[in-house]
Amino acid sequence: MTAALALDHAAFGYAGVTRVEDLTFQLPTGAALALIGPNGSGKSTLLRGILGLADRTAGSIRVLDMAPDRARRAVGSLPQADTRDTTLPITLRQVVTMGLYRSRGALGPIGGAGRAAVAAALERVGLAAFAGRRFGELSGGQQQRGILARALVSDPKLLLLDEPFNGLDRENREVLLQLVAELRDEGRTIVVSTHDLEIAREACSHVLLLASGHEPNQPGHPAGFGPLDEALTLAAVQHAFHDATVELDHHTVTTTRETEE
Ligand SMILES: Nc1ncnc2c1ncn2[C@@H]1O[C@H](COP(=O)(O)OP(=O)(O)OP(=O)(O)O)[C@@H](O)[C@H]1O
Repeated sequence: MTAALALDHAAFGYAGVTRVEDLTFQLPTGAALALIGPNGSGKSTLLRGILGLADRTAGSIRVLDMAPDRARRAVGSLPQADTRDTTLPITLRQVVTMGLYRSRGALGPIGGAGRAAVAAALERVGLAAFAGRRFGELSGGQQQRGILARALVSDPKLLLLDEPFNGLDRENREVLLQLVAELRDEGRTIVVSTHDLEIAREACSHVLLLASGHEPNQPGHPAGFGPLDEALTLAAVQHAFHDATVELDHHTVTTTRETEE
C-alpha cells in the first residue's frame, strides 16, 4: 500500500532558511500521527511543508503519492487557533463553505451537493443549529469544531490538525477525540500536532517526536518516529524536550515544560 506521507531527508523553512530538517519517515495510509515537540521545534512548519506552503530546502516529500501542491485538494487542514481572524462578519455556514472552494474554485457555484456537504459537515461536528450564527460570536471550542467542519467538507483523505486540543474544555475535547476516532475508522490519515502526550496516546497510532535545535536559530530535527507503542519512549521524549522533566509510565505521559499559549 502506498504511504500517505513519504519523506526522505526532507527539510522545510521560510525564505530559504531551514527551520526543521532531516525528516525521513513513511506514514501508512489510515494511520494517525502525533507530532510532538517543544515550542519552535518545527511542528507547524512541517505541517505547512506537507501542504506545500513552506519552502522545501532539502530532500523530498510525497503526499498521497503526489507533490504537495498537487495533493492539496485532498488534504484538509485545521490551523492553530491563534492564526484565525474571528473579526470577519461571516456566518459559521460561510466559514464551512470556504472549505469547498479549494476543490471547486472560489467563483464556481456551490450547488445543491455543496450545500448538502456543508450541512453534513456541520451536523458531524454537532453545530447544525449554529449554522447562521456569526463565527466570531461562537465559543472557542465551537469555532474549533467549525474550522474542523471546514476541513472535512471537501472529504479529505489526509487531515492536518495543528494543536486542535489547545484551550478546549473537557466536553469539546471528548467530542474532538471521538471525531478523530471516527475519521480514522473511515480510513483517513491524520496528523495531529500536540503538546499533550496523553491525547497522543488516546488518538494516535504513530508518533513523530521533534527536538528543537541546540542554538536558537538551529532547525528542529526528529527525536524518534514509529508506531506509538514503540517510539514514545522516555529516552525519545527526553531528547525532544531536552530541558524539561518528563514522567512516563504505562498510564500517563506528562512533561512539565510550560507551553507558550
Ligand atoms: N512564517 C514564518 N517565517 C519565518 N520564520 C517562521 C515562520 N513561522 C515560523 N517560523 C520560525 O520557524 C521555527 C519553527 O516554528 P514552528 O511554528 O514550526 O514551531 P512549532 O513547533 O510549531 O512551535 P509551537 O509549538 O510554538 O507552535 C521558529 O523558529 C519560528 O520562529
